[in-house]
Amino acid sequence: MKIFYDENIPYAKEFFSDFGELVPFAGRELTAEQVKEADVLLVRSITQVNEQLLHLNTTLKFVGTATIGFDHIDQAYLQQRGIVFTNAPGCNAISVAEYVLSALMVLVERLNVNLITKTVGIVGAGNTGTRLSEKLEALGINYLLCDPILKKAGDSRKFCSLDEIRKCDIISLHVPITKNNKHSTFHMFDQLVLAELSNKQILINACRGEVIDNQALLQLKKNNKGPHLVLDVWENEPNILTELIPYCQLTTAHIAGYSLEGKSRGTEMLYQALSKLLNKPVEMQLGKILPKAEITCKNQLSDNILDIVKQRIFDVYDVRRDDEIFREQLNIKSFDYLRKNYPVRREFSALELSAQQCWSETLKNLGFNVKS
Ligand SMILES: NC(=O)c1ccc[n+]([C@@H]2O[C@H](COP(=O)([O-])OP(=O)(O)OC[C@H]3O[C@@H](n4cnc5c(N)ncnc54)[C@H](O)[C@@H]3O)[C@@H](O)[C@H]2O)c1
Ligand SMILES: O=C(O)[C@H](O)[C@H](O)COP(=O)(O)O
Repeated sequence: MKIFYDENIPYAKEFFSDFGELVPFAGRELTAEQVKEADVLLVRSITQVNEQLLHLNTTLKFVGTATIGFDHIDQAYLQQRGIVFTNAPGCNAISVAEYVLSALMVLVERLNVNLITKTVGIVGAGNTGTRLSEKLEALGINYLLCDPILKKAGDSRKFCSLDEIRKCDIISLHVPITKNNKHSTFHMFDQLVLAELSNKQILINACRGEVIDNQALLQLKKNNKGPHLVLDVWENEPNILTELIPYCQLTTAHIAGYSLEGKSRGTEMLYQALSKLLNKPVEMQLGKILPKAEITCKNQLSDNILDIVKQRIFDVYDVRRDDEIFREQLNIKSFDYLRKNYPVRREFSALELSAQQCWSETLKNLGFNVKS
């Protein structure tokens, strides 16, 4: 069996060697000729999987993307060919939620904001939106959820409209990119919507770049208007609108979901799905492969709970590191290079803390590994 896998899929060898011959490829460079003998194709979000790529192949049985997003997959075509498809729902939801939290902690300091008095509007209450809401709840920060699809499906949580979200102090986007349906998200934040946001609000996009009209955003910022921006994702990646970068408070190369755990969980989920398809026992576990984290805790300088939480969050993940790399290196290295060579980042759960202090419960609820 020939298993073609994107070279950016972590632990592919560990998980898939027993299934057959492994053939790595560069995500944006895979051709129909190369993939014509594949039995299994494992991708990330930068490979377009469609008839154009697969028309020479007659052997493919399984396509897996080690990501939640599947806008790069022509599912109808795969179905028509009888090829089993799976994505990796939730694999990186914690990673994105921790990215957002780290960004909020930076902006609290920089803009002198009292988070406890603010409301966060979460658009999309799926895996990531939910993880984020849980972390905000742990901190006692007010939030609103907008997800008309889940509301209609009978989700018992309280939902609000997008109009209400637009009035929130902080808006965080966690929807898939969709076009031509009732709940399309393409340019959900277009010129008209953006123009109504104030320069006191914060807009965070860590889902798909095309949810915000980037050109409209740039025009607004050039006129000294519009919200504070945290942008992890961009229209037209990897050829992004670099003029927007100086107008962002924090800006990164689509790495919100790139914790080691987040990326590797995607691999593990594909391994589980392929094992099921081939009736093989699930013997490998990510927990046994992941290295022990090396995280140094800085001394906490205050007894204020939010200050302590902020310090522990920065100990594990300070988004300013990625923001600096992006601003300094994007002129020299490509967008894809920065993603491919992303430094190791761990999730809060990788930091073991003792449960002696009164704020331990809060840290535990945020996802830190608190031992009693
Ligand atoms: N930056 C990154 O590294 C990164 C990482 C993970 C996911 N993502 C992106 O973020 C998206 C969300 O991730 P997720 O794991 O939460 O996915 P998910 O599928 O679990 O949740 C998405 C939610 O959005 C809702 N939704 C769809 N259209 C909507 C609309 N018009 N208004 C409000 N809600 C709507 C859906 O009902 C669903 O509940 C993914 O599709 C992916 O594109 C980016
Ligand atoms: O959809 C997802 O899961 C995320 O956007 C993910 O971080 C994409 O990463 P990539 O496949 O581009 O490496």
